[in-house]
Amino acid sequence: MTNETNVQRSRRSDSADRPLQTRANTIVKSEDHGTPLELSDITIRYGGGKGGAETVSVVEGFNLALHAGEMHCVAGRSGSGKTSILTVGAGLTLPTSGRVFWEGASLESMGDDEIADRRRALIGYVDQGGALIDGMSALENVLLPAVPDGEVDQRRDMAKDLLDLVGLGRRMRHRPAQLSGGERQRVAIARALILGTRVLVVDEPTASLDRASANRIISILKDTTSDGIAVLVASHDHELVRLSDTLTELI
Ligand SMILES: Nc1ncnc2c1ncn2[C@@H]1O[C@H](COP(=O)(O)OP(=O)(O)OP(=O)(O)O)[C@@H](O)[C@H]1O
Repeated sequence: MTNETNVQRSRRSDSADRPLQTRANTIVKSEDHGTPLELSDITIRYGGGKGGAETVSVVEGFNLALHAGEMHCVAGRSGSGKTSILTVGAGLTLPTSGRVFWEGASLESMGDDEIADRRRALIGYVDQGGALIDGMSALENVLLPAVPDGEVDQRRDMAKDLLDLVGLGRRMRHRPAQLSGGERQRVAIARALILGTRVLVVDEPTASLDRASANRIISILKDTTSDGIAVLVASHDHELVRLSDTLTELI
């Protein structure tokens, strides 16, 4: 990890003639667990289908090699494509072109089931707002991803540890409505880590939080990287931008 912030400026562009300046990022196509997530020459466009919607070019030629123990921030104004990049990296949507690698393996070569299985093992995703299930306690929300594999009991101690880690050890029985916005966001982060995540993808985790709550979230994300987890975060929070190890500014 380095204190230096590397800046890659990726351009939102409708033309292919604008050069990209990228930090030195070699696309490793072998098994490389030190680089759990790589995005290579990603283009994302929307529309242009049968509905007649005009094509919108959101991201052109985006590259990223996300290393274990590193926090990379994708910054940029609203609508610049931050969420689009996160969902592509998490394998939730497909790019228009380009390749996504998880631990060196290209998603192109995988079927939907394999992508879903690998995502569960590799990636924890916290969407904008970190939505929780209202009728469940904080602890039950954190354990939710363990339900499909019948691992709730095995993961219960880990869920409690994670809630401790995010400072909510005394709020485990609280329902989302009884928690503040920052606390709900912390529960969502704990939930994203419950399956032993190696890549944490977080969309605008500090939006609409006061400075103190936002700083607490940032420090949790930094602590996560010190456990060797790679964090990919979308944000225009200047503190998060400042404290990220590497940065992409979408313009
Ligand atoms: N499924 C979709 N179909 C059509 N257009 C889309 C779709 N998803 C996103 N867009 C458009 O792509 C652009 C980028 O959206 P995206 O959500 O990635 O931006 P963002 O930087 O995360 O924005 P914000 O900070 O407001 O969340 C926007 O103009 C949006 O309207």
